Amino acid sequence: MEEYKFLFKIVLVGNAGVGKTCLVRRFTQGLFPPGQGATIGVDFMIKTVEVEGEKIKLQIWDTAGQERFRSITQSYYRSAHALILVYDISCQPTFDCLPDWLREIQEYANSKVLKILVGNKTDREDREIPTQIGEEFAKQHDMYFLETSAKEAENVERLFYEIAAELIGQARSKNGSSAAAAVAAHRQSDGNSSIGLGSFSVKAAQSNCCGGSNSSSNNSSSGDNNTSQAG
Ligand SMILES: Nc1nc2c(ncn2[C@@H]2O[C@H](COP(=O)(O)OP(=O)(O)OP(=O)(O)O)[C@@H](O)[C@H]2O)c(=O)[nH]1
Repeated sequence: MEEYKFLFKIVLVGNAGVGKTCLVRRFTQGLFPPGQGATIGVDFMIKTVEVEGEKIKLQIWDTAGQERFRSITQSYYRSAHALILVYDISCQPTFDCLPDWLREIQEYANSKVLKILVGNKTDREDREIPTQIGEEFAKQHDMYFLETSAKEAENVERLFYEIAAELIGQARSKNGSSAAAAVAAHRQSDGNSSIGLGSFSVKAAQSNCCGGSNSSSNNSSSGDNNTSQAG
């Protein structure tokens, strides 16, 4: 049986086509998958990483961006330790929808959830949202901020390792241990990680950037899984 010190649940949300699935696949499998269709319902992957000498299991939930899956995806927010809100830096409407996503998060997630704003697709040359605008939005809404490229593997490891380090810090300070751990440096090494895959849903049809209304029926499981911090 695999041993680990902490189990953290991380949920990705954001408009259809911003690259949530690609970010998760890049991190868990080290690849940029070709021809991804839209996520139906919710998908999850597990990756065990080592941070500060501790084995950490990350349970990463990739939610469908399409509106019609919203009632399913909302039910996954509640037990999240961290929520990654993703937009596409080359697609203004995905940024304009952020306030709507924040309202959802406020309504359905734990008020103490760690929130990270991610501007994905930095490899694209047709940028519409300057870095500074993303940064300011994140600051205003008490979120961490990072720009990534799932395609070029830019900042993807960093994103998840920083989240893990921050959550370890929170867990330790909650348990009365050193709060200093909260600011522990992230590690970008992927040396001892292992990958597991569990899928409650599939990718189907084609997804497009701003919104998209494609793909077929939902075959996802229902909401609330009971993850907790061990350790
Ligand atoms: N150029 C570029 N394209 C990307 C990047 N990440 C994802 N894409 C492309 O964006 C499209 C959508 O990616 P997905 O990962 O399926 O998007 P999603 O947010 O999971 O979409 P839904 O499942 O519908 O919510 C695909 O064509 C990807 O190849 C990136 O970093 N750079």
